Amino acid sequence: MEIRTVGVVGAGQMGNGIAHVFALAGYEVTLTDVSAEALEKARTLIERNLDRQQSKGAISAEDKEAALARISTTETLTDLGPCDLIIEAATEREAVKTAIFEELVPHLAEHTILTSNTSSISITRLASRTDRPEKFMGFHFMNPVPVMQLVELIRGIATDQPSFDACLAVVEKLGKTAATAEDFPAFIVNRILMPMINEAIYTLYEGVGSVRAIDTSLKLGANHPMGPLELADFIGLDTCLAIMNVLHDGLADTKYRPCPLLTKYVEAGWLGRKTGRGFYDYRGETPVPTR
Ligand SMILES: CC(=O)CC(=O)SCCNC(=O)CCNC(=O)[C@H](O)C(C)(C)COP(=O)(O)OP(=O)(O)OC[C@H]1O[C@@H](n2cnc3c(N)ncnc32)[C@H](O)[C@@H]1OP(=O)(O)O
Ligand SMILES: NC(=O)C1=CN([C@@H]2O[C@H](COP(=O)(O)OP(=O)(O)OC[C@H]3O[C@@H](n4cnc5c(N)ncnc54)[C@H](OP(=O)(O)O)[C@@H]3O)[C@@H](O)[C@H]2O)C=CC1
Repeated sequence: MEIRTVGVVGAGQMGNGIAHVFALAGYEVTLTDVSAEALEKARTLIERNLDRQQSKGAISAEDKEAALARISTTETLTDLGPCDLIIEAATEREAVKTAIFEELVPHLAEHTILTSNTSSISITRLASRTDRPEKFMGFHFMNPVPVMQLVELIRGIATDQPSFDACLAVVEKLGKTAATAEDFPAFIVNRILMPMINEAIYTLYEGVGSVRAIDTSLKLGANHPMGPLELADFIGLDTCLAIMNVLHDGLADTKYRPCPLLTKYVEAGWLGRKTGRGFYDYRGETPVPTR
């Protein structure tokens, strides 16, 4: 089945990037969020990121206008029902995601493939809360979506081959590369990346190095484009903590214990770039380390 219309749930940093790349690839996109403000902010960000691509010569002015015209927004989740493909990209909390699926299910077209951009949560368990576990899978983009080449595709225990093949064809049409992961906590990328970030936070917590020293070490000593603390702020510390908790609970190994300092930052509401403060303070001209 060819996918033409795509619904995106959640207009945060991932949702806006997902809407952006689908619209640029020619899909009709409907973006939804619980807040009208988030939808407005997403549209502004998409326009700014398209401008950035246009100024670099990666796309033309017509491409940009056509992409923007393909994106519609709605605060009514059930408007997404008839879409060929739905990608849920709301907050990394299982209860939030299952509530979305339970509200959506009675309104879905029979052929709709339902997917989640979750970073870590069991696809099989999310699928079991819908009427279509065979047409449900993980469709995991990386941040920033317009820049990162990879999409992880995750089959739940019941996902059928036609749904998987349809999603794989979509990844190819987006010009991205798929990696297939089995449905275990945090899949491939975050199984490896997030313990490294958590270890960087332990390194800070134990006083081995400052924020600046840790990030400089990995940038200049291991050629990472961002230091691990800068990257944690970029991803969102709430999302990092949620992923560590899924690894810790799902694999029952103390090596995945979230660093207490990560928990403290999240408790303070210092979630990184999106709230203006995390391991760096972003409220001034340039980011300032907080430790
Ligand atoms: C948590 C999960 O579940 C999974 C994850 O996503 S884990 C996170 C994965 N992501 C990463 O690891 C990102 C690591 N960081 C990087 O790769 C880089 O720092 C970065 C690409 C984000 C920025 O790169 P940079 O060189 O510092 O900045 P900048 O020069 O502004 O951007 C690089 C390019 O990306 C483009 N770009 C950056 N953000 C963009 C956006 N949101 N939209 C469109 N284009 C964008 C820039 O225009 C620029 O394009 P050119 O190469 O054509 O010049
Ligand atoms: N950040 C990252 O680097 C990556 C994140 N992901 C995954 O993508 C998903 C989204 O993450 P991210 O974009 O960073 O998170 P954000 O916090 O930036 O955005 C989440 C958005 O979802 C909205 N939302 C919450 N509940 C609902 C609901 N019931 N219906 C519709 N929208 C809702 C939030 O609104 P409000 O703010 O009002 O609550 C917010 O606008 C998560 O599953 C995350 O794990 C995947 C890859 C990378």
